[in-house]
Amino acid sequence: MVPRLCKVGLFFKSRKRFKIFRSVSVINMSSRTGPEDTKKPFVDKYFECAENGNKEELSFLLKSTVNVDQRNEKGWTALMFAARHGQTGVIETLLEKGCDTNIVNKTGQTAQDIALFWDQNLAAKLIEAHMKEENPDQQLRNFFSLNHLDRASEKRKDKDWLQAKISDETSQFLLLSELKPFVLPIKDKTSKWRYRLCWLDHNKISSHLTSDTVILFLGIDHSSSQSLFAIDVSGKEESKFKDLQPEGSFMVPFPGSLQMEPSDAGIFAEARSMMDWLERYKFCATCGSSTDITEGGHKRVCRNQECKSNKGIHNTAYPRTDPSVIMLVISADGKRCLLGRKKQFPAKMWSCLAGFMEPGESIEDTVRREVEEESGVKVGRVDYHSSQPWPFPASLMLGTIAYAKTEDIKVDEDEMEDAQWFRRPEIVQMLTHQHPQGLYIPPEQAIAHQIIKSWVRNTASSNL
Ligand SMILES: NC(=O)C1=CN([C@@H]2O[C@H](COP(=O)(O)OP(=O)(O)OC[C@H]3O[C@@H](n4cnc5c(N)ncnc54)[C@H](O)[C@@H]3O)[C@@H](O)[C@H]2O)C=CC1
Ligand SMILES: [Mg+2]
Ligand SMILES: [Mg+2]
Ligand SMILES: [Mg+2]
Ligand SMILES: [Zn+2]
Repeated sequence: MVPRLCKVGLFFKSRKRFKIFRSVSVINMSSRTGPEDTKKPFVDKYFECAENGNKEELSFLLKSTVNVDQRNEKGWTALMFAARHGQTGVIETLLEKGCDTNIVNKTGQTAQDIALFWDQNLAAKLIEAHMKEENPDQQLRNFFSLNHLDRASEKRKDKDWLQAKISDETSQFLLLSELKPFVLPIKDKTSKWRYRLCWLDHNKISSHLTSDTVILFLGIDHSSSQSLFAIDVSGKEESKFKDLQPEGSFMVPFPGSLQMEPSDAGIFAEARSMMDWLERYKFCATCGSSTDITEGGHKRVCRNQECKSNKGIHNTAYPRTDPSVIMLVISADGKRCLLGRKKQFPAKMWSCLAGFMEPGESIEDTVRREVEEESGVKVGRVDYHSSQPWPFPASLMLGTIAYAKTEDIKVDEDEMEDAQWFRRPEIVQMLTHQHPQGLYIPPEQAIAHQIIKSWVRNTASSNL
């Protein structure tokens, strides 16, 4: 969507920003000495290079001091400055360096919005082409859903194939101990992610395999043609696995997995939810007998031949996913949105309302029921936004935007600490960590963040 902002207004804002920014940086250099302040002249220079098209100096700054997605106090990134001024060479460099094209500034615009608004069509096309290359379907893919593996479900029933792949020297294994994945630190300081999954080949793990080790087939990585498995090593001394990979460690999944390289986080989501199901659903839900794991870990079969679960299709034999809705409720005047605080939330964090679906309920009705239960607000229309697997233990978040018909709030005190309407400018402060009281919303890895950001972005032109 192209924001319909007043161009002159934005232009003056932008010029003013530069004047203020530069004069502040001079004061900073002489009067303060914190690490951020010593970096500031370089950051200023970085933005200046983006604006002026100075690719060489910008590349040098990126190598030595500056983070590619560095923002200024108005939330602008170098990509935004380059987009504003149509600096296509700089845009190419920044895209090559892996800059994030989805960042919004404090008025809710992405770099592409800015390029379109200023008629920098070549710049807009470049950014769009890059976004299409990264995401050909042009669909928001939330964190934990970027699992690139082919799950190859047709192979799961082929016991010989699975057995051959388990002992194949090219196959790779992920260890999970008490649902904690074995990970390696990411050493590249310019990466915004801290961990990646540690894959081990059959030779390394074979001595840890016993007849009752749970082995889960995750899928095939088509780029390497490798088959990937997860194995449960719970109950074994975790420090022993250091011998296999001295830099490896078992990571506490929450919040650690939010810092995992996104594609690995998607594989982890599959592995964790599945392993949790395999561990917790050992007995048949229909007759209570023991079950056997089949189909590479994707099914449990009751040992009791007479059991109803062995006749026809029974969902008790398959892994669970609990659909939940999560919604940003917009006020009838379109100017505010409703956020809540669950009792367990960290101080000052506010988020979308959310709740589990009940059997026989539509997504829309679940949204209406949960919003009314938790806040007393009545909702009319509900639009789908995007979804997110949430592997704690196995939720599927169905993200929506919901339109309120009433305003009065009555908080469900059993579940919620508070629920309040927030105006857009305050939401922008919370989104960009600039709120005067330090209020904030969940990080970008949570679908709640993405839904809130969409609303801020889609209302960038409406002067709310
Ligand atoms: N990814 C994200 O941005 C966010 C994800 N969430 C997740 O959404 C899910 C649902 O949100 P809540 O507000 O907790 O739901 P909720 O509003 O339905 O309340 C939770 C209560 O519902 C009951 N319940 C009903 N079905 C359940 C099931 N299948 N599993 C567990 N409890 C069930 C339990 O009594 C539980 O205490 C949770 O898994 C939560 O972790 C919540 C907020 C943000
Ligand atoms: Mg809830
Ligand atoms: Mg609820
Ligand atoms: Mg509920
Ligand atoms: Zn049974």
